Amino acid sequence: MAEALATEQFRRLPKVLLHDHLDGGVRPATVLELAREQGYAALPADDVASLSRWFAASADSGSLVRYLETFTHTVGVMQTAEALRRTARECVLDLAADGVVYAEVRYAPEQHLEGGLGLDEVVAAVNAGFREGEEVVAGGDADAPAGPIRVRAMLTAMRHAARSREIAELAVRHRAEEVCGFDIAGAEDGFPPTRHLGAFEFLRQANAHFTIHAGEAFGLPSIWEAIQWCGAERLGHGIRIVDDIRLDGSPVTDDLAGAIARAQEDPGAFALGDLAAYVRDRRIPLEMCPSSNVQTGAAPSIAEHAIRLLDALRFRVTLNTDNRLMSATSMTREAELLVDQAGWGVPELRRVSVNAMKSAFLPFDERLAIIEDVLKPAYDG
Ligand SMILES: O=c1[nH]cnc2c1ncn2[C@H]1C[C@H](O)[C@@H](CO)O1
Ligand SMILES: [Zn+2]
Repeated sequence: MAEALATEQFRRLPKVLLHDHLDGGVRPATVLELAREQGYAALPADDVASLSRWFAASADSGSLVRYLETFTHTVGVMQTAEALRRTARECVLDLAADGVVYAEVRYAPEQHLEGGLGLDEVVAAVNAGFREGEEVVAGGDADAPAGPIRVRAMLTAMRHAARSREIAELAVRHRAEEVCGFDIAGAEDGFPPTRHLGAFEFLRQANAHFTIHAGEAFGLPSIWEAIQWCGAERLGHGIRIVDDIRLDGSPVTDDLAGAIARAQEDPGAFALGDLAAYVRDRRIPLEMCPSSNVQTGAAPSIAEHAIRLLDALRFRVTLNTDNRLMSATSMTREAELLVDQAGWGVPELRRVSVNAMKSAFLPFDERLAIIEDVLKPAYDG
């Protein structure tokens, strides 16, 4: 049974976030201010409350492609070094206030060149913003949220475009700084990960880390390609791995609620296909994003979200926000939703936090230190 925890207690629990988009987490007030400063006239609303509502409602379409259209307006105002630096700094402050102790925040540098910046300048501006945010939090002055927090950047290439090799090289060039890895994102159906094999081969040969958005809007073939052709270390979402799990001879997707209930008592009753077994056996981390999945139609509801089934079957599940602006969410809210609507409690929240820290693209000794010195004392103390 879930313990009754107030929002404030969830907020204080140290949380680890592996999947959060910089351009999906801009403060609505900042979008408005940047638009005014820059003369960006295309915003669909002109006050904070209406703009927040517009993002959440427009992203609620049941389609990933339509969900992605809302990013036009955040990306539209993130075309200068100052705007990138500001949004990165505010991102760190917002995550620290949310109780996040370690985060990997991704964005696509190729989408921020319209104001004349080069790719390296985009990365430098975001890195500077992350550093500033970390320093403000560490400084602990009166306005600073509780901390400390560490934030790393992940560089994303857009899967419909053709710049992935260049972005992979950019990620490697900046890995001594804040950049911890690489990803591909954007519309999944019609744009398989194997279109970007050259980038992944380059990264593997450079001993660099990468994850791939796969198994969100497309099923098992996408996950299979991401892992077995491209060599992804983690899966962005990966929720469709449930298509490869059966209960009493039937696909679990026929009755997710029934499967979730059964998994708590009888995990041995489930049969994993070869791919699902590989993902679980190899402990491949799943970067799961419940609210985002409900919005894009990848999951029917929070109560029937496959995160419950996959966690009960001991896949390496992690809990993430994806896009805090479009989903009007936070790590605290995602945790609270799972407790209120899916029967989760502190043991599950502890497990996803430790799983995430084990799966982070940070050196082993640093991961271990956060698990031992920050996570375990807070959850076990
Ligand atoms: O959930 C998602 N799936 C695929 N692509 C996404 C998702 N959320 C954000 N993106 C895209 C839109 C952003 O502009 C881009 C880089 O952050 O990544
Ligand atoms: Zn995402």
